[in-house]
Amino acid sequence: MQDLKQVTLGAATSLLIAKFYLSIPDTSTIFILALLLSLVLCATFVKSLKQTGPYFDTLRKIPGPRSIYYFGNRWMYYSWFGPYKLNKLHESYQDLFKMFGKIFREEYLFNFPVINILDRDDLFLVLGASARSKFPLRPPNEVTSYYRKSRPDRYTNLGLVNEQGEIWHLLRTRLTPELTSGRIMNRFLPELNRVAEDFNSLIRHHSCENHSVLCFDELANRMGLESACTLILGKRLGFLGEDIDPIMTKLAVAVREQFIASRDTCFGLPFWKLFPTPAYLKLIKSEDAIYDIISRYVDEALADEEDTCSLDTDVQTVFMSILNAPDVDIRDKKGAIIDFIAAGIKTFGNTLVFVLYLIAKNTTCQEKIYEEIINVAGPHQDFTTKNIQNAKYLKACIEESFRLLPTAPQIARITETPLELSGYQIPAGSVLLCHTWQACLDEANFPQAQEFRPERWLGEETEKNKFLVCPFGVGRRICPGKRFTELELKVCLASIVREFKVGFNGTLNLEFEFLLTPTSPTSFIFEPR
Ligand code: HEM
Repeated sequence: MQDLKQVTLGAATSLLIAKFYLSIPDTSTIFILALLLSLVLCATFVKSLKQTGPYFDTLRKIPGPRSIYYFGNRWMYYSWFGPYKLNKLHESYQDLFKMFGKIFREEYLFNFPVINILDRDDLFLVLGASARSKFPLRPPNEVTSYYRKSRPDRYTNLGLVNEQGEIWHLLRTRLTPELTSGRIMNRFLPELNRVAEDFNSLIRHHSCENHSVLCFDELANRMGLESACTLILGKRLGFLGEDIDPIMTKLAVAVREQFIASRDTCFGLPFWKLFPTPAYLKLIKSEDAIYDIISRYVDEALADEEDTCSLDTDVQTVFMSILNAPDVDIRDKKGAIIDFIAAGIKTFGNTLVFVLYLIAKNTTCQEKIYEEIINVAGPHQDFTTKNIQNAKYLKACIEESFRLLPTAPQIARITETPLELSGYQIPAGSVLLCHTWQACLDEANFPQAQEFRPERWLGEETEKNKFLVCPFGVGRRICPGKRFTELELKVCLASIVREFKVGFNGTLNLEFEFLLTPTSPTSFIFEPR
C-alpha cells in the first residue's frame, strides 16, 4: 500500500515536471515524450529501482527530509513549486540544519544519498582522514565529466578537477609542482605589483564624481583573469586596460554561465542524463566558449615560446613546466592551462569583493591595515616577500574574511573508510558535503561568530581551526592555486588600501552560483587618500 502511494506520487510528479518542461519553448516535444515514457517505465519498475542493501539501509537511519521512491527528496526543495531556489542554496542548508540537527541526509534521483555535516568533530574526522589519504576522493562534476568524455579531440581524461586515483595523481604531480611552490610564487611578486598598480588605475578610471565604482565585481573578475594569465601563461594580456575588450566580456559571461549551469545540473534534477536540458546546453556552450577564447591566448603563447621568446623568464616557469610535463598528452596540457586560467577568474573576483566589503564595513580594521602597510612598505615601495610577510594584520583580515564569507562554502568528499559521525555509521564510499562555512558561523566554534574580528587570527587559531576555515580545501586535493591566490590577495588588498579609503553603502547580498557570489552589480566607494 505504502509502495503504491509512493508510485502514484512519483507518477504525479513526473507529470508536473513534464508540464514544467513543456512550458519551456526551446525544449523539443520528442524529448518530452521520451521523458514521459521513461518515467512511466521507471515507475512500473520502481520497486526494483529502490536502492537496497546494508549500505543504503545504514545511511537511511540518518534523519532527513521525507523522500519518495525514485525521485528522492532534493527536487522537492528546489523545483519550481518548492520553497527554495538554487541560487539561495546556502540559505536552504541553514534551514535544513536547523530542522534536522548537525547531520542530515538528502536523496538525489534513484534515492542516491548525500550526507551533510557541520559538527566540528565530524568535520575533523572526515577532512582529517582525507588529509591523510594518498588519493583523496572528491565527487566529480558528473556533467562536465560526461561532456569531456564526448570530446576525445580535446581531452584524453576528465582533467585534474574531476579525475580520481592514479590518473588524478599523475596529473597532479606532473602539472602543478611549480604552481604550488612558494619559491616560484615569490618570483611573481614584482609582476604582481605591476598588475595591482594597473588595477588601481582601472579603479580610478571607473570612479564617478562621488568616488563610487559601479559594477566593481566585473573589475575584480578582470583582475582575476589578468593575474591568472600572468601566472599561467607568463605574460600580461591587457585585461586591465581602460577600454573593455569584447572578448573579456564574452569570457566573463561564459565563466559565470559555466558556474550557474554546473550548479543547476549538479544540484537540480539530473534530467540532462536523459536528454539535453537547457542547463546542459548552457554548460557545453560555456565550456566551448571558455576553451575557444583561452585557447587563442595559449596558442599565441606557444608560438611566442617557439620564436624564442618574448616571455619573461622569471614568470614563464609555470607555463614551461606544464608544457614540458612528462607522460601527459598535449591535449591535457592545453586543457589544464585553460582550466587553471578559468579557475582563477571568478574565485578571485568574488573573494576580493568579500574582503573589501568586510573592511569597508569595519573601518577601524581598514585603518589598521593602512598603518601596517605604511609601516612595513612605506607609501610607495613595492611589496616584497619580506614586507608582505611582516603584514600580519593584513593576513589576519584575509583569514577572517575566509571565515565569514568564503567563496567555496562547502567541501565535498567520498569516504574511503567507514566512519562514525554524530553517532551514525557511515560506510566507505559515502558522498559527504562538509559545510565548513556553516560551522564557521557557529558560536560554539567562534565566539561572536557573526562579527569581523581579525584579532582572533593573531594567535594560534589557524592550526586549531584548520578543518573549519579551509577556503581552498584540504590534503592532497587542496586547491593548487592557493599559494598564488593568497599572495595575489595580499598584494592587491594592500595596494588598494594604501591608495584608497574603501566604503560600501548598504548590505551585500549573496547568491549561490556553485560558488558563493556577491549579487551583481556591487558598487563600492574608493576615496583617494
Ligand atoms: C580565491 C581563489 C580560489 C578559491 C577560493 C579556490 C578554492 C578551491 C577549492 C575549495 C577547491 C577544492 C579543494 C578540495 O576539494 O579539497 C579547489 C580545487 C581546485 N582549484 Fe581552486 N580556488 C581558487 C583559485 C584557483 C586558481 C587561481 C587555480 C588555478 C591555478 C585553481 C585551480 C584549482 C584546481 C585545478 C582544483 C582541483 C585540484 C584537485 O582536485 O587536485 N583554483 N579550489
